[in-house]
Amino acid sequence: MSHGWGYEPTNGPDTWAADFPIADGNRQSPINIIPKEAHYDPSLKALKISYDPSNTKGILNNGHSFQVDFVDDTDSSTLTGGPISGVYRLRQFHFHWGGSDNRGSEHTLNGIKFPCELHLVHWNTKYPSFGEAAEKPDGLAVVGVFLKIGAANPRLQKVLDALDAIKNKGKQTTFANFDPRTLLPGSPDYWTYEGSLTTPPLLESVTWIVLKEPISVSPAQMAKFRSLLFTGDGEAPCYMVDNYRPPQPLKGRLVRASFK
Ligand SMILES: CCc1c(F)c(F)c(S(N)(=O)=O)c(F)c1F
Ligand SMILES: [Zn+2]
Repeated sequence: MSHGWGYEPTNGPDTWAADFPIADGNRQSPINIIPKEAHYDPSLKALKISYDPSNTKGILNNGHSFQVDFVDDTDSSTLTGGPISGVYRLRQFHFHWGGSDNRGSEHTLNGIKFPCELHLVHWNTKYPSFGEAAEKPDGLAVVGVFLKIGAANPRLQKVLDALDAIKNKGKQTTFANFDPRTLLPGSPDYWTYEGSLTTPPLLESVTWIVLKEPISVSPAQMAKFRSLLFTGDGEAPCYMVDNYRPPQPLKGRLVRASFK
């Protein structure tokens, strides 16, 4: 692929298998979650999330989304419990969103798309680095949170206020002392399944933990997401919207629920 993967008709999700054949693999993400077909597993533990805001490193427009990066050289921001064993360190969080409020999330619920989805990416400290972990079947754990249209979310606003400084691909700016826990809903209930990165290289290394309760986002806040550009400074501008992969075949996988 000459011009790199993206979300346009010429380089979007339907073209990724050419350069990343695992796109047609047996544990691809995202998926459509059908709550009635999920299996309640009483052995699933509560998620234990402990983040240190001082680990916040910065915010970057990576040309596909924007991400908030964290210092991950110690166990100060971690995910444990839930469906995972051991200690996973927070690496970054990012979002996927649509060009209008009827689409944007990667996971869907009974076929319903949300306008936006938050992903908090963690890696298994049994491996020496994020890069190594990303290549292992139990290497990553991503917590997914749906955003639904409602009242403005003041905690989200702190992140959105930084976007003016990273409008173009490759731009980054300082972003400090942010606690991603403030973006999580009140309910601890989740679905979990074995899947993959939802962007190339689509590695099948992710234990997905999708929270049942959405958080709110206002229409004005969604417009902020949509003000970013896929394109670099000096290129013909293309708004960063519809940066989501559609649901992939379940291929016999079990989706477990932490709640009845
Ligand atoms: C390679 C960095 C990276 C991503 F770019 C990404 F999109 C995701 S995702 N959407 O599956 O949460 C990751 F988990 C991840 F680690
Ligand atoms: Zn993602």
